[in-house]
Amino acid sequence: MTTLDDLEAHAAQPRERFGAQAHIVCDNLVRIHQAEGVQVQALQGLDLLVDKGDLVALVGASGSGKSTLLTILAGLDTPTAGAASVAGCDLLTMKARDRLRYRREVVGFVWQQTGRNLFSHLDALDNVMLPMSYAGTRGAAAGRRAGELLELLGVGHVQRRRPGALSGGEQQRVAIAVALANAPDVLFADEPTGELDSAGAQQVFEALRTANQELGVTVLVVTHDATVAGQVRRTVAIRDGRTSSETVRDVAVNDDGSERQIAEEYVMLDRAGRLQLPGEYVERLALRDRVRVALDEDHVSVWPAAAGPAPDAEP
Ligand SMILES: Nc1ncnc2c1ncn2[C@@H]1O[C@H](COP(=O)(O)OP(=O)(O)OP(=O)(O)O)[C@@H](O)[C@H]1O
Repeated sequence: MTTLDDLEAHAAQPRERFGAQAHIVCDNLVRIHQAEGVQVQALQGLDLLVDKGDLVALVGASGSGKSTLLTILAGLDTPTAGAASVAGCDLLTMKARDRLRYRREVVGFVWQQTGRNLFSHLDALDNVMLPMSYAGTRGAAAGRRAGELLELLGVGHVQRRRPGALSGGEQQRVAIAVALANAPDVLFADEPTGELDSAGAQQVFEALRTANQELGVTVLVVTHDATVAGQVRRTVAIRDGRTSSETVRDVAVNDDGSERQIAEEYVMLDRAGRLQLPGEYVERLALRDRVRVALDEDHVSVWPAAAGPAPDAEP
């Protein structure tokens, strides 16, 4: 007979569909907001897997659900349904105490508004040391680590300046150091370059890349900035509360040994076989209502209803 212990042991096992490598897992995530008696489905069955050590950009129109997703992943909100885990922490079953530890030590967060990331009365070094003190690291060890982090992110020279005496880009790089203070597994950044000019944005993006490459932190960055999205290997697009498509960039080697950048487009296929075509494909071919599809040996073709090759004769 199945005992309660058996069930608990079963529930404690990592779910296979989450994938052994996946560091961020969203499985059919739903979030319904209630506002003045009206229900808004901000997330409508969102699936997302991010591998450990990856740097992924999340893009999508305003209102597509990006902030809702990040708020859930940051442990500040809970989904209405579905499953979500980050670095092995189950965000649905997490108790209040674990949630606090999760926010302090497992994840780091950088917000768009530079003023929300830093305390204005503390200098850069003290801002970075503050979260360390909550986690029990104080004194010389904390000062050394804070200094090293600022140095690594290219803002070592502003250690003793308060946020008011820093440029927007410097503030965001200090904010990244604050987010990395307790060596988190995952760094989330919500439009970190949104308020910056292009030079500042580039420096902040470089700092995110450094955190990813030098410290091995998994990074998920929400951005409207096409330059940022174009520089990461994987860009995931959200549409209407679901992940709709992905672009994976890689380097291919030509016959003459030279290298070229390649970008491959992917769309998400749900459990029922539904897929959402990228918006620009739909527009370009004026696809509407009903489209023609045909199964070839190794791919599926899609045409506007009135186009495509002559139909095969029925046998
Ligand atoms: N607290 C809330 N109460 C009611 N509706 C909400 C709430 N938060 C978000 N929404 C709604 O949920 C949907 C998704 O919002 P969300 O902020 O996640 O989108 P977003 O992609 O981050 O947009 P933006 O790029 O403008 O920040 C929107 O329709 C929004 O109006």
